[in-house]
Amino acid sequence: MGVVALVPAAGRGERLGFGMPKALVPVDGVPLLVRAVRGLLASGRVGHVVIAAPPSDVDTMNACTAPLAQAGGAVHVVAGGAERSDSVRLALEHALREIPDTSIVLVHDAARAFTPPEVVRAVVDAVAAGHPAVIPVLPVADTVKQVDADGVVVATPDRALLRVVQTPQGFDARVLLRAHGSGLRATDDAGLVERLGVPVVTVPGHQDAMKVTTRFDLAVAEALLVRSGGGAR
Ligand SMILES: Nc1ccn([C@@H]2O[C@H](COP(=O)(O)OP(=O)(O)OP(=O)(O)O)[C@@H](O)[C@H]2O)c(=O)n1
Ligand SMILES: C[C@](O)(CO)[C@H](O)COP(=O)(O)O
Repeated sequence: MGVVALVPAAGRGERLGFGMPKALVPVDGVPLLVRAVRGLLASGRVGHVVIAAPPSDVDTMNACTAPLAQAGGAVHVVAGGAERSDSVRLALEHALREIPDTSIVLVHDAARAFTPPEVVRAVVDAVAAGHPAVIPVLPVADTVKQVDADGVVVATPDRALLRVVQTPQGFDARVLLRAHGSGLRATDDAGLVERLGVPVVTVPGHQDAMKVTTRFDLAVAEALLVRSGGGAR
């Protein structure tokens, strides 16, 4: 089965605030994007990777990820779009046009650079087993409140039924194409698939698959590296 990973990396990294795309921010000298792609390839399940880069950084992202290509696979870089979902759609269109036999598609944030390969494998294997949409999740540790527009609490959802959602999210390629053709908006790809009425199943995520969004997250990422003795991707 042809497994292609799409890596949206076209964000500006405003909340990190280094004045450069977050995907190019180094942790111990290695850009987040390179670490994310290494993790995908280390799973042994991913043949091709399609990166959506900021249009002005296509060449830079190509240069730093091309050496990661391995026998039988390749790393492609395309220009991303204004929103994450635009970047995913553009990468998906490239994959379906240029990579023969694309049947399973993963969507994985460049910002989740320390995702363990076993999470990637669990997602791919669940899609290969016949689930059209699969997401890695974690339980919610805090009590969560729903508030109204004024910040007044309106509900306390049962946290046993809530999950925090990570990437890679895995899909039957035809389902993801249909979801992105719907013209709807969502903060993750599964959110689009849900609205087609397609069941989305969950597999266990991992704390190391955290999204680097803020300086605090970057400090956590650095600590993960120290903990692994530099062994983490
Ligand atoms: N137009 C966009 C916006 C985001 N992303 C990617 O989607 C992932 C998740 O987005 P986020 O963490 O919000 O990244 P940024 O948009 O860079 O962050 P910020 O909102 O702080 O600018 C990141 O890998 C980011 O590069 C993308 O490919 N295209
Ligand atoms: C896809 C995602 O990482 C799942 O948690 C998240 O929804 C991305 O959100 P962002 O606002 O683009 O960072």
